[in-house]
Amino acid sequence: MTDLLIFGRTGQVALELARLAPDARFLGRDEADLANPAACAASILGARPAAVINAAAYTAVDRAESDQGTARLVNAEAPGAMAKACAELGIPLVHVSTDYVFDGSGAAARAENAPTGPLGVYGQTKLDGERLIAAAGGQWAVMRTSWVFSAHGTNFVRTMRRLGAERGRLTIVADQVGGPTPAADIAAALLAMARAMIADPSKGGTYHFAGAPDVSWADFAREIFTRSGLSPQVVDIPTSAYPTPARRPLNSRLDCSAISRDFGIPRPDWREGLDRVIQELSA
Ligand SMILES: NC(=O)C1=CN([C@@H]2O[C@H](COP(=O)(O)OP(=O)(O)OC[C@H]3O[C@@H](n4cnc5c(N)ncnc54)[C@H](OP(=O)(O)O)[C@@H]3O)[C@@H](O)[C@H]2O)C=CC1
Ligand SMILES: Cc1cn([C@H]2C[C@H](O)[C@@H](COP(=O)(O)OP(=O)(O)O[C@H]3O[C@@H](C)C(=O)[C@@H](O)[C@H]3O)O2)c(=O)[nH]c1=O
Ligand SMILES: [Mg+2]
Repeated sequence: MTDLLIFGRTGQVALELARLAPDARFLGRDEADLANPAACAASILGARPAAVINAAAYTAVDRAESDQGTARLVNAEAPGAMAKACAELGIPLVHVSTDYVFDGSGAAARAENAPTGPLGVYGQTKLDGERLIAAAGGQWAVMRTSWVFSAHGTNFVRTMRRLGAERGRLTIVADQVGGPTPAADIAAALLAMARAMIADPSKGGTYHFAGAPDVSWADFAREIFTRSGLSPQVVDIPTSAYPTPARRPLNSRLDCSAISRDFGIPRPDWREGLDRVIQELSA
């Protein structure tokens, strides 16, 4: 899609957006540093695009715990400034958020209006970003997704393929459950949302979008190994046996029916996306 301005160039979702929308204008960190929210707003006002997608974020969940200031600028203040600039131009902003805005209690899939309760700095700053976007008064959509993977960047699939080739035995948390989501499916959904919102200014809001079926990290690892021809032993462990600086939600299940109803975007089967990613990594 031409006339589309996208923040992010090197990330998992940004790279897939570039494949699907090669004519869009992508701003990397060198052109738009999200630690400088005013510069992000100025890029939008200068470019006057038909829509903006923000695919950049501070995604280092554990590092955010000791780097709160930068995480807040990048995940909250910059998206807020983008939303104000988009509101000024009367154009839609499509933004990406996370399952980590929730506290992960219970076992039910959460709808968009379920109470939030982030457990760490990353989730809190992403939630603050959602709130600043909504408060800007323009046309916006926030897609909350989870457990993103692709053939590029830092993600669980690439980490497991590396560790699975190095070690005979891996201990993986089995009490965190969620939907792994291929970055390519996220990119396609974001573009469809942007198009629909340009065509219909009444469209927007918060939407959940995650791969199906829901699975534990341990079972996701098993599936990665089977499909990669690797056979390390995978040992289920509780989260308590895998201490990390940031707490993570146990229940990341997202109810994705609204995006299907309002945008006609179905939940993707992550196993198909996983096969494509493994194929790309093996090529
Ligand atoms: N990864 C995941 O598992 C999940 C991600 N999300 C959300 O999805 C979206 C996309 O994530 P994903 O593609 O995985 O992210 P990645 O971690 O793959 O990439 C992050 C991107 O943000 C850019 N970025 C980080 N800091 C800045 C900065 N200060 N200025 C400019 N650009 C910056 C990075 O650029 P550079 O290469 O220069 O660092 C990179 O392009 C984010 O909003 C994220 O919160 C939601 C759920 C799960
Ligand atoms: C490497 C490894 C991880 N784990 C656990 C830790 C963690 O609970 C889980 C996944 O590890 P990760 O480091 O990929 O997790 P994490 O970076 O927290 O992934 C999150 O990133 C942010 C950006 C999001 O928005 C979330 O949706 C989610 O994808 O696996 C093990 O149990 N054993 C291992 O050997
Ligand atoms: Mg990580």
